[in-house]
Amino acid sequence: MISLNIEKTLGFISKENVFAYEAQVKAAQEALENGTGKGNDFLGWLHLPSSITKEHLADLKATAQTLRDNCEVVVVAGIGGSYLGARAVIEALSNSFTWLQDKKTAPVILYAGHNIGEDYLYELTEYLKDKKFGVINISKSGTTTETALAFRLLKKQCEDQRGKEMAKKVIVAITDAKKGAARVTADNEGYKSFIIPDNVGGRFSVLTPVGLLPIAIAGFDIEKLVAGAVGMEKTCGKDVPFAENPAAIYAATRNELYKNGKKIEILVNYNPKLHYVSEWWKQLYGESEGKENKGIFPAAVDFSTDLHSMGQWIQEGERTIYETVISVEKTQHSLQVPSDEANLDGLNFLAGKHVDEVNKMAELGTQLAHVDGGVPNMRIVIPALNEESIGGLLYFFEIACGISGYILGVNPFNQPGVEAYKKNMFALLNKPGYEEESKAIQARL
Ligand SMILES: O=P(O)(O)OC[C@H]1O[C@](O)(CO)[C@@H](O)[C@@H]1O
Repeated sequence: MISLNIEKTLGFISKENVFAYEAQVKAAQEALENGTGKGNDFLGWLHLPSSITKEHLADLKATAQTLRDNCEVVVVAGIGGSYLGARAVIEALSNSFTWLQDKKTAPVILYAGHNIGEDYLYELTEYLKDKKFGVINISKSGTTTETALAFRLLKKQCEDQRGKEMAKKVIVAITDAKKGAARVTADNEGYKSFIIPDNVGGRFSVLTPVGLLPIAIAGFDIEKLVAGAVGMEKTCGKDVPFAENPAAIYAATRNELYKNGKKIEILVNYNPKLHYVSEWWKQLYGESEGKENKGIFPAAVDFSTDLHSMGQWIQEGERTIYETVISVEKTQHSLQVPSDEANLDGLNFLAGKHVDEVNKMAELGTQLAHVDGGVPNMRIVIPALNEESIGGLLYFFEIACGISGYILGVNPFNQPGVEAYKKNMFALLNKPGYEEESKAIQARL
């Protein structure tokens, strides 16, 4: 269960005005349920958690086991929604130093295909030279340049190092059922493959094999993750009254803040393991709402780290921001501050306290300071960093995003703006079929 508290936004906007969104939220929920809104061919995520079968999870777990048995390292090749969900969950649940531990209980998960860094790819392929590695090639379209380029390198290296037969066993494709180069390659090579449903967009795909397979390979319980999302599907259901539905309140509050000049939402965490949850959230809200010259700009910070960099701006910069804090109620481990006889650092007043007590006071103190500085604050509390909480949190953000996008009046399920850079890049690289664009772009240089 998660809880949402908007009390600390109420000096800036009124509860009355937030609750005035009730009818718009209802209309958005109905449009989602009945498939009558914009982008209605991409609503497969809406009841995805409750439609996942035991057989599907068993199939995923069996494939995960094959890779766990045969690989020291698994490279997840994907970009945007085709890698951020898996990375968000894996990093939230993993030991922070797992790759440095000698005794590993699961393959190390590495990522590629999310940049075009020559040095990154060189260093990755160098590292993999003496490793038994596998690859998950994830691309809904099956044609994304970043991913295809990385996969071309990794496929060759895997076959060269491990032989064609073993490569076939440890390369998995997650892509469209019929279209795209990733599908053709998987079928031709005989790779195990999973389908990304047509009606689930990349940024909403974490609970499809896109997220579930890498998460299972990393050793986490995908049944519990899905159960957490199923719970949230109920908590945020269309028939839950507005005042009790956290997704409805979150969507309404952020739209009201936006209307009042708060153009930037900063997602805040106090746990470095949540960094990639924020990255996933940024894509979810950025691609969904940033269009038609409108939309809240989704930003993120990791506190208290970034209090020592961005903290100044947040406290005293332009007052166009609000914060949404993700607070984790309970830590997984316990560590107390030791007492020190000399007390040269003056920290004996903390002796015996848990580190998290200090963190929680940093959180509370920051919230009060930022509210005093003119920054409205929302607070989302999750019980712990475990599969159930994270599964619930991800679904909460998805459903709230669908509602929020409809309130804003945009199609939250397309991303036409992403094509502009691709067109120019292809023209500059003289991709066949782009002759006219190549000529036109060269004339501009
Ligand atoms: O899974 P694909 O088709 O490779 O796309 C990856 C990402 O690229 C985008 O399509 C943007 O180009 C995102 O929406 C998506 O998550």
